[in-house]
Amino acid sequence: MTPQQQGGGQDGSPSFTRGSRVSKPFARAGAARGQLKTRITLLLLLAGLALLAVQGGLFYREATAELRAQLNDYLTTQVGAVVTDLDDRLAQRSQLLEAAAKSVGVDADTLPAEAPRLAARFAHLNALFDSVVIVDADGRIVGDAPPLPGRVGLNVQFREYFQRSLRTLKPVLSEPFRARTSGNRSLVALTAPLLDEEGRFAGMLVGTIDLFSPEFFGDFLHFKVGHSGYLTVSSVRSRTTLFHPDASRIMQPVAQPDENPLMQRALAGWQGVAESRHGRGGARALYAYRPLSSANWVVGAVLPADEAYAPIARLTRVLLVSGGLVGAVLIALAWLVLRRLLRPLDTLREQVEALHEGRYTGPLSPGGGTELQAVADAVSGVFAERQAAEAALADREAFFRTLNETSPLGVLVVSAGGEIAYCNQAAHHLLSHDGTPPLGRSWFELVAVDERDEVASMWSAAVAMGAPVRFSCALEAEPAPLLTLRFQAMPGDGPARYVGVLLDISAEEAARQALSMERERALAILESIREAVVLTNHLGEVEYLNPPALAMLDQRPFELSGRPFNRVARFVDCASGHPLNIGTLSIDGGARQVDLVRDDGTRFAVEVTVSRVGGAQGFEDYRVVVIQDDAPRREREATHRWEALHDPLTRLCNRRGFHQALSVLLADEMRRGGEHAVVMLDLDHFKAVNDGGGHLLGDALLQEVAKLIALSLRASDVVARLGGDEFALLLYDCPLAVAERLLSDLLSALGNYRLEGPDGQLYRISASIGYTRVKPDDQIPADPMARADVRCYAAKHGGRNRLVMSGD
Ligand SMILES: Nc1nc2c(ncn2[C@@H]2O[C@H](COP(=O)(O)OP(=O)(O)OP(=O)(O)O)[C@@H](O)[C@H]2O)c(=O)[nH]1
Repeated sequence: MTPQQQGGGQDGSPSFTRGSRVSKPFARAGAARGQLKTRITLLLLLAGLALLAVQGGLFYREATAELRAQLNDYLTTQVGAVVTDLDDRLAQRSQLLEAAAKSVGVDADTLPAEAPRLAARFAHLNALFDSVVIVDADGRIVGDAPPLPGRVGLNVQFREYFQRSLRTLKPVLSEPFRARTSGNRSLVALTAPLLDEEGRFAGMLVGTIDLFSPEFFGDFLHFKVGHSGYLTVSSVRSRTTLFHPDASRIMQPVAQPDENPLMQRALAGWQGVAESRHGRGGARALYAYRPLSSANWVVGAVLPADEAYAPIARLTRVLLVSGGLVGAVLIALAWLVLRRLLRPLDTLREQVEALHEGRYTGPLSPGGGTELQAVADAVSGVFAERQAAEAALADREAFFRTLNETSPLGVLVVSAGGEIAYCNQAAHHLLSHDGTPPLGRSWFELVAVDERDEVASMWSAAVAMGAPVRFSCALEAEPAPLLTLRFQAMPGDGPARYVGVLLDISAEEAARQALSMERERALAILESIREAVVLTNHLGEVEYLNPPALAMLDQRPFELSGRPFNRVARFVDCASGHPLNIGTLSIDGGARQVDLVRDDGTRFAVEVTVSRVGGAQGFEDYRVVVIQDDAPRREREATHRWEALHDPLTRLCNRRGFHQALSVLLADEMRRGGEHAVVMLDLDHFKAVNDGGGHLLGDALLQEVAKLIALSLRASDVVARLGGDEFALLLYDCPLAVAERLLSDLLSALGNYRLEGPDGQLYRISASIGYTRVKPDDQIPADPMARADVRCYAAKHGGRNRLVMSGD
């Protein structure tokens, strides 16, 4: 029953029997799924945090820019209000002082005397000035209101405001100074020049302002910039601090450039709002500076950055806290969602694991959507293919195992060191003849001692090159080697393993040795026979020549190894002279008469017999070429042929030769049209020669007559002795008239001839001759010969020593 048949889980997915042991790949798959969930959760968290960071950053940037713009406006407004207020107060006081100075007519000389009166007149200015003093042209205070003991008589000639006012004859605001007569307070002085009627300097009216009076900087002590900010007023000319919440800095030099670079810029003319750090390592603050138009002062407002950006900091804290809370919620949600989403993966892993362990055979159905089902289908297909491949592999393995174990060939697996790791039954049988199992033994121990070094050397060389190795060797056994084996090995599935094939070649080796001895014997025989014998391989290359062959071919042995036979022995056809090679000489077809042409061009009549040996069962064949001197036989044959057609006494043709020549003529259609003469000649009274001079003399006469006849005719004509003293002549292309003349001459020659006998007697000779022409209807040689013979007979009976021509 498959797991699916056993029932499904609560969610309808198949349930499986969990194995007691989880295989490594599936354990890794489970761990990987956990890692995947963690990674996705972290990824989501990081994405959420990144989103929050980007949004928070953008928000922070916008909020900071907006806040900074508002702070700029705020500080600019604050500083502007203070500057405007100071300008108004100074302008109001300067105008009042100048109006008072112009309201009185003075003279430099009378001013000291009139000063008390004038001071009383200017007492209304004390509402705006701390005090009002009248200074004469020499710089000496000559009157004051309200009166202050010890003030009149003081000389302010060297005060800078006195000098500037004297020089410009215009109202001047002094640099702050501490007035000893006024309790060392910080004062500034406004001057208004007193001019006489002619406009000459007669003195000046000076109103002092207590900088920290409630009407002036005293208000600033309560002036707040934000909650913790403050105002400053500095003098550009003297570069001193006129007002600062820290009283110890009043009337002190302004901050140095490294302490407050913006202050230095403001003293140089810059106005605006900027952020800077207060001194090295100091707190950051926003600074706003603006100069007064009525005095050479700069008003500054300082707002610490902590307070200025406090809303941003609060906002950031809120963002971080809310982001953290959102992130935590997101993580929890992502974890739960992923757990649910990845549950089909768990199901798939469990199903694949069950499939792998054989606990499940059905199709994979993990649920979780079409994509995962597609993966499951693909995995199902792979498993099906794997199972089919495993079944096929098992079949092949069983087949090869059976083949291996039943093979007559020994199969070995040998390590690179020569140790036998495996052997099949055949190899086991071959190698365990001494009773010791071969497995685990060194291959070299089994080799015969005298061959062991050579085998080890070949083995080492082959292993070093990773090349196949093949050798034959005898096995070590007592008392003598039992087997001769051929071992052929190739590198196996790794450099340390060789797969070898072992074959018992003892019988083969014995056969080879027997064959070698047989060959030795055959060579000895070949060396001893008279016929020339050449041995060639299947390619026609010379492998062996016996001494008669070397002599016949005029060759030396060392020149012949591997040379093509057709270059060693050149044969030509006897009649045509066409070259023949060993391929065209019939094999096993009997002897063939050919001519042998040596390198020097000389030709020999030889008889060649070519035989094939070997070639059975796929072995290469050899050819044995036997060459015999054929000259004697061929001479005998020629003699027989000549004797059959010729008369041995006169060496003329005999009757058969003449018949043959005449038959050829009669058969030659071309020549039948010509005029040819056939002559029969019979000596007259030849018997008398024999009888008188003896038979030998008769033979001599016959020979002389043959010569006389041959001399009378053309070489192409045929002269035959038909027998006894009877001759026949065939005169080609010879009309009868010509024949008559020739034969007449012959008769004359015969008549003139004298033959001396042994006893000194001279013998004369004559002949009876009949002749005829070859006629178109002559069929056989006897036809014209009969006609000529009749005429010869007629000549004989006509008185001999004459010619008789056939008229037919
Ligand atoms: N020496 C010699 N004599 C031969 C040979 N053959 C035949 N004779 C002789 O030649 C003679 C031929 O004689 P015949 O046939 O009678 O002719 P003949 O003597 O010439 O007489 P006619 O022809 O009638 O003139 C015979 O005595 C033969 O013995 C031969 O080869 N040698």
